[in-house]
Amino acid sequence: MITAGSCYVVAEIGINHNGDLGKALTMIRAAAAAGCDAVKFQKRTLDVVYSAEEMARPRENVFGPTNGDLKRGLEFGAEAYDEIDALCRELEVEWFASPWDEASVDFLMGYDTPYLKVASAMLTDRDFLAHCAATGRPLLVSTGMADMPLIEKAVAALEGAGATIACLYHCTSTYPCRDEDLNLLGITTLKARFPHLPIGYSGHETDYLPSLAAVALGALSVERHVTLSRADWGSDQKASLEMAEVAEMVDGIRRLQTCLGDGVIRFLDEEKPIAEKLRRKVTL
Ligand SMILES: C=C(OP(=O)(O)O)C(=O)O
Repeated sequence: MITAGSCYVVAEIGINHNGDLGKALTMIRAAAAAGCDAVKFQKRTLDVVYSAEEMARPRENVFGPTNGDLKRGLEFGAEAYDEIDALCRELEVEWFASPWDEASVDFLMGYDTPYLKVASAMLTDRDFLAHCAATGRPLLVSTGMADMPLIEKAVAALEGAGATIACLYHCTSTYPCRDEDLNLLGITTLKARFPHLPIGYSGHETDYLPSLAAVALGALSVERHVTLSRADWGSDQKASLEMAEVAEMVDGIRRLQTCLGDGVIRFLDEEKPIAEKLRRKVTL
């Protein structure tokens, strides 16, 4: 769960499993071993999300000659999600997904997951936002490809429809994202503008330093694309962290949170002998 105490780290497997359930299960195990709190997938109803023309477009790929072959090859159905659900329960790692259409929302509601994720791409679809809100499931909402007025409208639409926003993620939707486009101080801006909402960070850069900085700025959740190898084929692989890096990032986040403390200025018991040794006069 997303709380002030500990950063909720989400390993976004997304479509980096390349349609291979065995690979997805290996990725879940690796993400759990790395200390992630949750793994995440993406769910699409292909004939709703893509037009017939987009599906028929020639695009040579491992599954066949068209874009549709690729999209079908990457999509998991109920049998695969049943296995994902079972493994996550066994490993005690949470899982959820971003639905990209209403039917996928309904599909995901068949599983007892803690959240639905609203991807940046879905932020402008009022009916979709209302459909997510109507589920009653807490929502994690990303804000890539949006300026503040759009984010304000989306938050108002969601809250007006009764949604619980469990986290609002600062995000830049470029893959991989350049340092100069990250604008991490946007986290500070979102915290000030939406003081009632937990603010997080969904990143697409090639390393994890910006994710640590996001936590230092107060991000209560970090979502990062993960992969078994950045050299794998697929559009998101290059904007992903490999599993050893995920483990380093999680260790870094945990340590950083310990270092950040609670902000209360104290005179520690451990400092007292030092004060006795170093302070010449106590006349205040
Ligand atoms: C694309 C997604 O997320 P984001 O907008 O945070 O990158 C997603 O969750 O599917």
